[in-house]
Amino acid sequence: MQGVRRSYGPVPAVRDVTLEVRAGETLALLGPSGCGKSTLLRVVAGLDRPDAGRVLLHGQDVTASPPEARGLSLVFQDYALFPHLTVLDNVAYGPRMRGAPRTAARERAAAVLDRVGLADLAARKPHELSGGQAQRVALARALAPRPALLLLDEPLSNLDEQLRASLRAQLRTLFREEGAGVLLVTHDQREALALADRVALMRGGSVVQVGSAADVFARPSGAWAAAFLGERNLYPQEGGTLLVPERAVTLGAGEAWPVLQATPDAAGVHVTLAYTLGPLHLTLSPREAAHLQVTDAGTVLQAEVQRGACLLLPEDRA
Ligand SMILES: Nc1ncnc2c1ncn2[C@@H]1O[C@H](COP(=O)(O)OP(=O)(O)OP(=O)(O)O)[C@@H](O)[C@H]1O
Repeated sequence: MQGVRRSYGPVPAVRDVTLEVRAGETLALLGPSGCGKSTLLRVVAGLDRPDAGRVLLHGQDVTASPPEARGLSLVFQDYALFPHLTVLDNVAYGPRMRGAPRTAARERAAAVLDRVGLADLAARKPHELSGGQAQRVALARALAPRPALLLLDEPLSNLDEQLRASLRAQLRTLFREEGAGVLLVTHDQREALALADRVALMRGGSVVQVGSAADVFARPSGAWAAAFLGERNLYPQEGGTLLVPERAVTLGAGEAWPVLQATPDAAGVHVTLAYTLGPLHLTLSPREAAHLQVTDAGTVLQAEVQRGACLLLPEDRA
């Protein structure tokens, strides 16, 4: 994508975005609702024309090409499968359309179904599948024609949390092994972190930060990015906003801070400490929760913030 712009009437949905998906990598477009992720995906797919800028595939300008001429596969939230075709024929459809003989198309379909763990269900019809199985069939169908690029728009959003978690793990391996370049749209930070090699963080139609998933999460470019990525310990200071990531906090050392609130859940215990800078939020594993001390004055937690592991970020949330 080079300098891509797209407005709907007076609303700029995408402003001057330049991004590259490298061969074999998964790039996540991550951002809040309405930031332009889907619009950008539609422009890459050829379902929408940019007002300015170009889309290049393997270096070739495809900005004016129709979707079917681009050699891409798309999976949307409502991954409509063909209801009258079996799972195998759904997946064989793409290779057939690209001119593969029936037997070769079916062989390829069977191989991809095997990869997503659904070899046993090849003869079923879509209405005989669970949501998670149907989603995997949709992914298999998208991968079967060996697309130059796979475009995914919130592909796991219709699934429950447990299924999402198990599919995320499988997909990363699948994309690796198939060697497909993937452009993934999501507003879910965990999805981006779990699936993507690189993340492009979008805000108001622009890319505000792009980098390896680990880097973007470890070093957000500003207070807005940090807050969007789920950081809660942000304190206004002179010259910017101080981010205290949880990994900067050592338990069982330093002062004992009063615990203002403690809420247990499946992940452990969420506590809020009355820290000098302001409320400090931490999630303690069951083992870490052993550091909580009940005293006459109430519950306290000994914790020390390593200043070197904190970041002073530009305050750009206004
Ligand atoms: N067909 C359209 N007509 C008018 N405005 C549109 C159209 N499609 C999108 N928009 C606007 O463009 C902006 C970007 O929308 P887009 O769907 O790309 O965002 P998104 O980041 O994908 O959001 P979500 O996560 O909610 O799907 C929004 O302000 C949206 O209201």
